[in-house]
Amino acid sequence: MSRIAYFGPVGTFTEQAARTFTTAQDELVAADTIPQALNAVRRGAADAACVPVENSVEGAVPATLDSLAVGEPLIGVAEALLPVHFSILTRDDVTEIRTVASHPHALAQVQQWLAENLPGARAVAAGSTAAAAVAVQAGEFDAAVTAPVAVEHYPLKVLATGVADVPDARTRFLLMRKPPVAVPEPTGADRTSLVAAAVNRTGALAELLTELATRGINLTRLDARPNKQNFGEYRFFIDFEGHAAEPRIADALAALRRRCDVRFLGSFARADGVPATIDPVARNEDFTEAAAWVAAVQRGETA
Ligand SMILES: O=C(O)C(=O)C[C@]1(C(=O)O)C=C[C@@H](O)C=C1
Repeated sequence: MSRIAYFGPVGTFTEQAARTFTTAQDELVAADTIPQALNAVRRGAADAACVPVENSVEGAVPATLDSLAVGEPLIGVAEALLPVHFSILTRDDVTEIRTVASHPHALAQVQQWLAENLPGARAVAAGSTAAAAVAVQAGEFDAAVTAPVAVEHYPLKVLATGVADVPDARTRFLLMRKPPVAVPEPTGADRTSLVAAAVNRTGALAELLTELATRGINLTRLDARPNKQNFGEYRFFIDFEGHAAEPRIADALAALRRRCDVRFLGSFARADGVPATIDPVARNEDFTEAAAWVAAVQRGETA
């Protein structure tokens, strides 16, 4: 049995994502914030944490990036991808909706719908979509923008369902564990994630990206977050196709590591199953053959 911490309370999208990683024996533990879910793993109160990392409309989830970049390192071992459309929940006694609460990422994904359907309502940030439902129940706000599942947990009235400015929106979630972890086996459709603290000088980011480009490695995400110490200095969150167990990816990781501080955030199967793009001149067998040739040269066996 494992204890899986998740960004809660019960009824968030993250809880739905966490369920995709668990079996009936596992225990799900709600945390109020993303750092709290990750810290539960760091201090050994949970075996893993499920957190949102990236939304197809609003981009990266800053709290997740910032909490993974510092503190005791955690490694991603699995990802989940959920379709995101919302329900609008209210109380029976509410006659006029003046305030609508939700997680900022959720509010950003329904701003057009709110402007058209509840033009008089003020949007208010809440800790999460389910925390907004709790606050509506407590009488703090008139309505909440929630995951469809929230109505099963909170005794609220459904005002609207299927709310989404962008149909087909999706959020990606990670399951993070504390090292040492069993790195999942490569599948051919994997993603590797890391944080690079590029040094502050001309061309430093371009050099990091060139290390990936020359090995034919396709990026899937690039985000910058301030390092919070020196104004203007950033950490780069880089996701790319491939797995650390592959020679071409291992070679790229070593090259990045030579250039700056790198924190590995995991190699795991992509939830969408999209196979990695392979450059015809940078296949794994090309790296293996080249390394074998260098070894033979070093032994004086070949020229
Ligand atoms: O508040 C929730 O329900 C969450 O799981 C967080 C979160 C996010 O951080 O993006 C997850 C999915 C949706 O995009 C909206 C909110």
